[in-house]
Amino acid sequence: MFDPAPEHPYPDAHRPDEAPEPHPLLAPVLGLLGSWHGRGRGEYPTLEADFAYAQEVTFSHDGRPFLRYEARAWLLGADDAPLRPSARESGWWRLQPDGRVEALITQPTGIAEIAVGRAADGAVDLSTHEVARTPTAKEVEATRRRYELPDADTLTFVHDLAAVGQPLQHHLSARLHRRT
Ligand code: HEM
Repeated sequence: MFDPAPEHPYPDAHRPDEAPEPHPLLAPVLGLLGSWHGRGRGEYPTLEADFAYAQEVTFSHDGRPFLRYEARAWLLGADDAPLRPSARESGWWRLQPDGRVEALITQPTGIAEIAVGRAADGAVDLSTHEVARTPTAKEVEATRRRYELPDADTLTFVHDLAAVGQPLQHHLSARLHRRT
């Protein structure tokens, strides 16, 4: 009999040694595969104070030459107690020959970013190619992101932002540790 809800036959892999085999174009980003967890700090000149946050980031693939990317953050108060949910985003990082990366990233704040850059030497640099905003979204003009793997179990992240009339400058820095 026809099964109305079959298992998806092509599950995502979260490790390089897990099936399906990674596409060869993923070679420069294999170190990112998996789930990461850690904390960071943020600031912006329009904000009264800087802030502390925690974040989870996951990268996976299905055998094709792109990564699935997902990140969610929450603000931390005194004693690291969770204050409230903060930024979330998800998207696709399309790997091209020579380590070039084209990323599509959307946020529930009404922002859709297309970023381009490259993956090389244990780091990925992405800069805005285009930003699309819903009618009520904040005025985000550009971002610059750097993801770095100082060792196999540590991922650092720096995010610069040009928004609400401010020039491109530091918004976030985080240090994450491998969960899986
Ligand atoms: C870990 C990820 C992030 C965290 C924890 C974070 C946190 C914050 C916080 C706490 C604020 C102050 C307003 C509020 O309390 O909500 C803020 C403002 C803002 N963030 Fe972020 N953010 C993150 C990622 C991003 C990203 C990816 C973008 C854009 C692409 C962005 C753009 C902005 C903008 C435009 C503002 C408003 C500034 C203003 O109106 O003065 N943030 N962020």
